[in-house]
Amino acid sequence: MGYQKIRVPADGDKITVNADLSLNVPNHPIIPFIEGDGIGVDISPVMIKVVDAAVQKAYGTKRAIAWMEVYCGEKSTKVYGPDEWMPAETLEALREYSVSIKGPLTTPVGGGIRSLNVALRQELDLYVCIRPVRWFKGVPSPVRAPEKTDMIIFRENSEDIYAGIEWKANSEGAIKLIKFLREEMGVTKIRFPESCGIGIKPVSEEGTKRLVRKAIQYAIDNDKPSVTLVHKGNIMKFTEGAFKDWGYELARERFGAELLDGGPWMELKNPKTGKMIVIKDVIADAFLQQILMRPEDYSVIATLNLNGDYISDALAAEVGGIGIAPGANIGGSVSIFEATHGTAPKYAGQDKVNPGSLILSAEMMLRYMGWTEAADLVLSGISAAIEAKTVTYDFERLMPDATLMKTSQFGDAIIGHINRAQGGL
Ligand SMILES: NC(=O)C1=CN([C@@H]2O[C@H](COP(=O)(O)OP(=O)(O)OC[C@H]3O[C@@H](n4cnc5c(N)ncnc54)[C@H](OP(=O)(O)O)[C@@H]3O)[C@@H](O)[C@H]2O)C=CC1
Ligand SMILES: O=C(O)CCC(=O)C(=O)O
Ligand SMILES: [Mg+2]
Repeated sequence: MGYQKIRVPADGDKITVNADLSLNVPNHPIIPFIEGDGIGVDISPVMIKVVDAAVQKAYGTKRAIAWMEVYCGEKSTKVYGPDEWMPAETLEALREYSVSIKGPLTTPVGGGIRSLNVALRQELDLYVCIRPVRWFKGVPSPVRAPEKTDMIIFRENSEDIYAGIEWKANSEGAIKLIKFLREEMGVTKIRFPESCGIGIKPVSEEGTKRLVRKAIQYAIDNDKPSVTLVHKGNIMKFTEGAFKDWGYELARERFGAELLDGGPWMELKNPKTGKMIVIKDVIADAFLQQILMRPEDYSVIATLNLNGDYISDALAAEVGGIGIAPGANIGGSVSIFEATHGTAPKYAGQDKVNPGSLILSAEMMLRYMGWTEAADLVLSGISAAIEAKTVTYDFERLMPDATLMKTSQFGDAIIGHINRAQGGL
């Protein structure tokens, strides 16, 4: 289709998606990117430069990404007009080109627009948020043995209190809903009904099962020992508790899991390796202390949207912080890769922050596209830059004898290691 503001690169082709959701990736795929608000301006260009260098090193002139800027957030309001935060053609392009990457987008607290990040996930039904958490050698960490943390979070991305269904205190909607709850549903537990904002927490069987299925399949494909369902089901029985029950049910129905020692934990035989995979659950508050005390007990994590948000930042801190925490939002045929962190506004435009999270999100994207050689180069390049102690402020302030790098210098250091790597064409 013809776009109003988006310039489609003439030298690129579209990634297409087969019925089984596998990708056909041309040698010059068009990849849409959203620069992002705040530090987006610092990290997105560096990410692109590093990815281009890795692709060039891996494949010479045979392959290259044709980057296509699409707009969302503050930049969109400059390009399209004051109220255009998420233009229809941006959504259309993200759908049409299937695989994309984005910088962070600002969400004001309290009032103002609702989260564009959440809206993108909901509009495109990107129902799994995958956030791997592992330690890179040399990264400073607040825990004694950061190498023991090796988890991958599967966060439900479309439901929960995070769907943003809520009414402000004293609004017509809040008054009406509270009246309905008290008078027609017999609710007596709203402590201050006259001054109460109110939110709704939808959690469904379908939403839970499609998420848990992805988590268990990941454990099978990647030879992982366990999948843990993290919930607060003792308190929120029909939402978080149901998430746990539906998770176990899915494990039994879809993967043939059986009760372990009488349950509730289950186990299933990995059809690819013959090893047993334990399906277990833990209550969210206990989980947050156990990831500090016994991180080695956990591998694949399947959890609800809000828990997943908290757990992502907490786990990222254990391995060095959200400067190095990548992620992917995946749905049926559309995926958007993005960092775990936000726009860090106090650092915007200073060429200061760590671009590692977005670069590692791009590494996940390259792997998802089947460009494993380029992905491996990104990974080895960033590892080598960290091991050489050439790092941005967030690591430098915790690492003795490190050399402080700007965002762009850190990117160039990674590229230097990529270019010096063995292999490629
Ligand atoms: N997916 C998305 O687009 C997300 C968007 N947001 C949005 O971002 C905005 C700001 O949110 P906020 O709560 O401040 O969280 P942020 O993640 O933006 O920043 C919090 C702190 O994390 C550290 N940090 C973040 N990014 C980096 C980086 N690349 N390198 C090094 N350190 C980093 C900084 O720590 P220090 O101060 O110690 O240096 C920073 O002050 C909000 O509008 C929020 O809604 C938030 C999360 C995700
Ligand atoms: O959308 C936002 O502004 C915050 C989202 C967030 O924190 C996350 O997805 O981890
Ligand atoms: Mg978050």
